[in-house]
Amino acid sequence: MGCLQEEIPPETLRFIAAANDMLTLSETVVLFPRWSRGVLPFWGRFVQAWDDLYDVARTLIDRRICEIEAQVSSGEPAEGLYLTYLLTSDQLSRSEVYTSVTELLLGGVDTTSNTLSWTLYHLARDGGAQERLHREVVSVCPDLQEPNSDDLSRMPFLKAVIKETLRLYPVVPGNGRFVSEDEVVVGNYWFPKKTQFHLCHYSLCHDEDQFENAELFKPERWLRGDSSRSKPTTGSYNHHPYSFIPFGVGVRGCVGKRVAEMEMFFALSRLMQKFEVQPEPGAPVVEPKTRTLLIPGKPINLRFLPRA
Ligand code: HEM
Repeated sequence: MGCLQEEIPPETLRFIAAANDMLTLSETVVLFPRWSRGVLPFWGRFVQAWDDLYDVARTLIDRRICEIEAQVSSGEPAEGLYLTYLLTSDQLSRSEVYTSVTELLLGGVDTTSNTLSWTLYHLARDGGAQERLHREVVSVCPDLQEPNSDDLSRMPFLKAVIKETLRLYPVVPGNGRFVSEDEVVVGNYWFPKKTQFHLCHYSLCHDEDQFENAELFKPERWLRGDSSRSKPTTGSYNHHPYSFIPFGVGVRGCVGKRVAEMEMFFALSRLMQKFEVQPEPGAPVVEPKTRTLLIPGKPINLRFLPRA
């Protein structure tokens, strides 16, 4: 979408602004009943934000449709990736493709970017962890060699750093499930049919019973057999499997999980190859806040010093 160009395209900026408006207003609109839609002004802005998101996605897709049509009319097969597949397989209607791509773009904007911001925030303040990560990356990919997925699978500390960031700041801080058909017993509690459950990732991930020194950034807690783990038999590696599910689980789990992981592993390893990251002088402590997603409460400002 051109975010890495010198000048970010206006449509992309419109998408980012609309995502911000929509996520900010979501917290308010869920509190108000349907009848208030014609009366309260923020509903208009909320709907406008969704319209903008949809519109930008539709413009991108329509552009791709023109390219595909040009390919086909010149006798070439329509070649491309996921979007081309969606458009040419006839399994979804055009409006379903628009909606699906709007959701995917939305899912991809704030999730990985906020997680990477927090990762860099901590690495900039923890020289030991940054040095360890840098050593791992350059030992697997020397001479600025671009990492591929095989290389990434040989970087356990890189994965541990991202996991630890998602534990401290699960960007999707909660997950809902509406259990409509069955009564459920959880622990010793009985819940009737039609109960709305809410799982708070944030509280689970910060639970001292599950993660020792839960408030500390300790990527090594995710490494099996690491000597720096303080409690080898009961450390956080042995936490309850459902106390850390930042991408959710099951059929409605995050569809972007693998894409997100690869994108973050790749971006972080490239950054580590090229830069040392430091906090800006006098940088404040940054606490998280919720804006539907969990995001930094203040801007995270960093210095990127080129590595020799
Ligand atoms: C750090 C990155 C990300 C995290 C932590 C994350 C987390 C989540 C979580 C917790 C859910 C709800 C899962 C559930 O209810 O069990 C979800 C759903 C979803 N995510 Fe992600 N996500 C991330 C990145 C992405 C990316 C990059 C995309 C798109 C490429 C994406 C697309 C989606 C979509 C479309 C859903 C809805 C799935 C459905 O309802 O069936 N996510 N994500």
